[in-house]
Amino acid sequence: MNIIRTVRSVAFSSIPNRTLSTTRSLSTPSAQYTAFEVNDKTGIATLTLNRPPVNSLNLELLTEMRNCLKDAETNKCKGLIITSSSNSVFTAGLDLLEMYQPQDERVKSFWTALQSMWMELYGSKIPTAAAINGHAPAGGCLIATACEYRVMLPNFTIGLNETLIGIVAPKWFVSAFLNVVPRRVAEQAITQGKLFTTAEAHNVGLVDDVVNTKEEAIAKCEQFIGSFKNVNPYARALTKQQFRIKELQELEQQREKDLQIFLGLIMQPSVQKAMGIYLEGLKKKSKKQ
Ligand SMILES: CC/C=C\C/C=C\C/C=C\C=C\CC(=O)SCCNC(=O)CCNC(=O)[C@H](O)C(C)(C)COP(=O)(O)OP(=O)(O)OC[C@H]1O[C@@H](n2cnc3c(N)ncnc32)[C@H](O)[C@@H]1OP(=O)(O)O
Repeated sequence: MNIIRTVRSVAFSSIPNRTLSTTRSLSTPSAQYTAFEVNDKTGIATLTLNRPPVNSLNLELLTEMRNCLKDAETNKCKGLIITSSSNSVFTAGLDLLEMYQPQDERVKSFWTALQSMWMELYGSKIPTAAAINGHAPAGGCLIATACEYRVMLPNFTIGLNETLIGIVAPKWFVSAFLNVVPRRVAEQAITQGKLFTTAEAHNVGLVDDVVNTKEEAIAKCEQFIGSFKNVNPYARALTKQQFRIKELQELEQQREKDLQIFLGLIMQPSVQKAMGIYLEGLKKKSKKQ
């Protein structure tokens, strides 16, 4: 891949207890919806989702996320932090426009890219952390739970709300959720399509910490990644794999079937109708604001 390396100085003087550092921006020429930077001092990469207004995950954004993750691993970064450029939305989840009245080839590529992105993030060799600085419904929650650590800002929401849109959260969405939330809580929440407030999410273990600012969230993620500094990275990666291999193998072996189930479900007229009504509701709400 053709990676452009630029060196960009970032003054951290406004952040207490932090020495001046630099970040390298590694970005592919086509990067449109993401910013990817590596802190030269810590070796930690930050992937910032930047697809206004709500970072909904379309094919291009998913592809860029995969490229960033690959860059972080190839460059032997100490870890990866995922966050958002928005002040109110981490990501609104999958771009509903990719699934509403979709084109055949595009929707297949879209779902296949989502499967790949999830497997690469969930199975990543390097430590991963989510600085959730906004709402994280559905696919947003999927990204957060694929990471090893989550910190969230107050008064936002997170969860798997698919049933409220008339769709079903696939098994692999649920499996990562089950890593952090007790089974009974998960079953009730996901069948109800419940979105947890930050405080509720913290209470059930869906997020590990709550802080007030994005800077504090990034610092917490850095702290988590830094906690592995005395751990052999190879031993760490293999140990992580032991915890995650089952879900990864399950999806890898069922990829085509999972795609066909997805297509079968979203192409049902009743599902298309429900999605259309949901989208209309979002648009009406957005116009009122
Ligand atoms: C056995 C099973 C096997 C297989 C499974 C089969 C199928 C599974 C299929 C799919 C799984 C999907 C998972 C998903 O991720 S679906 C997406 C779910 N996301 C949501 O429900 C979130 C919807 N959005 C919101 O609630 C809000 O936008 C918000 C809280 C995130 C932010 O609120 P704001 O007030 O800041 O912003 P808005 O005014 O609401 O929105 C601005 C703008 O953006 C549009 N928009 C919002 N979300 C989406 C989205 N997810 N996709 C596309 N577009 C979105 C919204 O309509 C507004 O547009 P306009 O400016 O009016 O044009």
